[in-house]
Amino acid sequence: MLKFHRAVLHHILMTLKTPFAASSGSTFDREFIIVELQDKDGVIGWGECSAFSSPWYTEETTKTAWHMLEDFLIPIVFENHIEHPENVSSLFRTIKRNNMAKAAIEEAVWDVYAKRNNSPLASVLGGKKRKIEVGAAVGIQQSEKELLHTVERYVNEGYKRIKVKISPGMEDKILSPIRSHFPMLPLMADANSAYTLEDLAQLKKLDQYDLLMIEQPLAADDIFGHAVLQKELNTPICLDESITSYRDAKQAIEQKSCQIINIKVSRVGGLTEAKRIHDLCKEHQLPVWCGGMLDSGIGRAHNIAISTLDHFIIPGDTSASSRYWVHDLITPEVTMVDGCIEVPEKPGIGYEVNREQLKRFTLCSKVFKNTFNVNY
Ligand SMILES: O=C(O)CCC(=O)c1ccccc1C(=O)O
Ligand SMILES: [Mg+2]
Repeated sequence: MLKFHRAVLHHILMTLKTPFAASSGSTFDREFIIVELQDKDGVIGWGECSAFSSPWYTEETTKTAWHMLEDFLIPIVFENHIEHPENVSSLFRTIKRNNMAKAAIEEAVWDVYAKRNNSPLASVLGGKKRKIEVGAAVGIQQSEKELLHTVERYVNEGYKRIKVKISPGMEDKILSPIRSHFPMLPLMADANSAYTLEDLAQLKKLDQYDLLMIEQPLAADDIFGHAVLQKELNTPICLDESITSYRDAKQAIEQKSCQIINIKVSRVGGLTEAKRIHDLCKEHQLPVWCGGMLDSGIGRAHNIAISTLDHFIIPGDTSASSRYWVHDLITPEVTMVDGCIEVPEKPGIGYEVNREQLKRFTLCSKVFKNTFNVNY
């Protein structure tokens, strides 16, 4: 039985090494929330809320997530005795959506649970891999020279596949030089919902680039449109923004809207739902990979843990800490060798949170004490 005495929300601002641009938004100053949760015996778990400063990727923002955590989710976690972290999402049933806020605190519960069992988070989730294969994501660059230089650097560092952001009208400018310089490179493109079915001719032209997949070409709520599009394309469609739950995944599979799913713990509301989607895709032999959210080391640690499940068969976006940050929030930082990240063996997320770094990047934090049942 898990009983929580104290929670702290840390409002963090970290600056990326270089700005990251997608079709619908650009990030340089990365604002997010870290959730610290402490149980009655002093065991501390960590979670990360991936919502951005503005709602360009999903409808959530740092502010909406803070409101959800402070006014709804922390009280629910305090009020209830939690048997197992798998039960947290059902406690949140009365709160609609707000998946990134939910995921942040659910991750922290899983971390506490794993630490109490003296086991790595990967093991308690059922993951067996000792290392995970990873790729790197490249944002929209200022020039062709910068684009090729960036791709080359990641290829030389050993990343197993490269994903590039594309936007309407820029496809050939981005993909053509990469393909001619790296004919054999495992390459994919992410559109972040920038197209509609009216762009069909343009989208069909992407088939020439021999991409592993095209990620989220159409609107997030257009699972039907993706089914129409997939019939027209040879390139497999991978859904990201469209999949916010097990049910979305089931619909997308049944409607043949995609051939691959990008699972993000934050987008689907936590590790439990991520695992359910993984299991469903495994059953349907639909490959999955773990997406990223320009995460700090805490989010990254959760991504590594979930990626150890056996059906994460495509390298994900969980790159090394140094891909994004001069200094990460965790010790040791996440490193990549030969395109792989070793899964930590320590209990819980397997990395220490560096309190000094955390403090350095904290804009403000708020402590919540459990007053629901002070006697336990
Ligand atoms: O490297 C990463 O962390 C992920 C890069 C990425 O593509 C991304 C980053 C921020 C928000 C959404 C996305 C996405 O996968 O669509
Ligand atoms: Mg994406």
